[in-house]
Amino acid sequence: MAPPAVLSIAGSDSGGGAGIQADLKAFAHAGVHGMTAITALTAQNTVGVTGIHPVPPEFIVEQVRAVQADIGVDAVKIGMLGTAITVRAVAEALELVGDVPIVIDPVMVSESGAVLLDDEARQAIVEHLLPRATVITPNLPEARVLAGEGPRDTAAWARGGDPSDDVADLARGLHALGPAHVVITGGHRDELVDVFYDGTEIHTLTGEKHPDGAAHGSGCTHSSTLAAHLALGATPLDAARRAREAASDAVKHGLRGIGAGAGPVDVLNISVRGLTARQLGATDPKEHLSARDIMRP
Ligand SMILES: Nc1ncnc2c1ncn2[C@@H]1O[C@H](COP(=O)(O)OP(=O)(O)O)[C@@H](O)[C@H]1O
Ligand SMILES: Cc1ncc(COP(=O)(O)O)c(N)n1
Repeated sequence: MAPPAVLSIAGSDSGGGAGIQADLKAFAHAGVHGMTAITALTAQNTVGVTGIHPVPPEFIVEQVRAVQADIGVDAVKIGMLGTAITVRAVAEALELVGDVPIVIDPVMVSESGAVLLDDEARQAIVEHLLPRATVITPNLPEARVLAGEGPRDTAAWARGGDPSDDVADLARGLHALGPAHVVITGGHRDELVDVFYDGTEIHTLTGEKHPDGAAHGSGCTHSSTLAAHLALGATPLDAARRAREAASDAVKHGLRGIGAGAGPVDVLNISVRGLTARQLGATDPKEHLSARDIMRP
């Protein structure tokens, strides 16, 4: 039997760490067929974004139409959008896919600090996309911006007091904007806690924090894994648990030797398999599953 087919509507990261490149790896890891409708090309590496080239809106719709017409779409993940024009094109494209789960990761700023969403686009997401979402997956700063609170000094905030009530209130506030479920991811907090809200109950999804891991692409990996598990039939809460586990594991095994900045996550555990190949005595680099010497400090 064919696996479910899941569509990522997101930006391309030329460095291979985040965006659709991370999404396709996460889909493969979860056991679904991944498809893409690219919203923007970014010229990007681990230290920065040097250019953004938006895809014309009608071509975003065209990509969705093509995959829907032949393959069909069992779930959608939405990532980097960039501009309000793109947001409106994506809202139009969603009309084509019918009533399938939609996961929205409201990407705003890259791990390297580049702004990936303008103010008008943020408003358009709230207006056109949040009400249609099955699950939204903002990180904490993104959640604050969507809720209209404005970004805070999250580092200072994380140091002070018990944040859990605060984040739970934030999740309730975002739920009022229309999504069926809210997950506020916890990568930016001292404690690793993703907060899940279904409109009735708050669930805290805890795990071990890997401060020495590599986290470029963690949010993309999380939201794609979540969409994949919804397509596989999991409940939103179970899908959020699986997503947290996969993203955390991908951070833990993140490729710190790739690039000078925040290294890409490794959801496929290429580094571990490369290490195993080395331990088994492979000497020819081509025998390694890792393309680079992953043991490089
Ligand atoms: N250092 C870390 N250790 C373990 N898990 C992490 C770490 N950083 C992020 N995660 C997990 O990765 C997922 C994405 O989180 P986050 O980093 O908040 O998103 P984003 O990449 O959008 O900022 C979440 O499930 C989060 O718990
Ligand atoms: C195309 C694209 N999409 C999303 C992100 C966010 O990912 P991260 O916050 O890990 O840099 C990114 N940097 N680039």
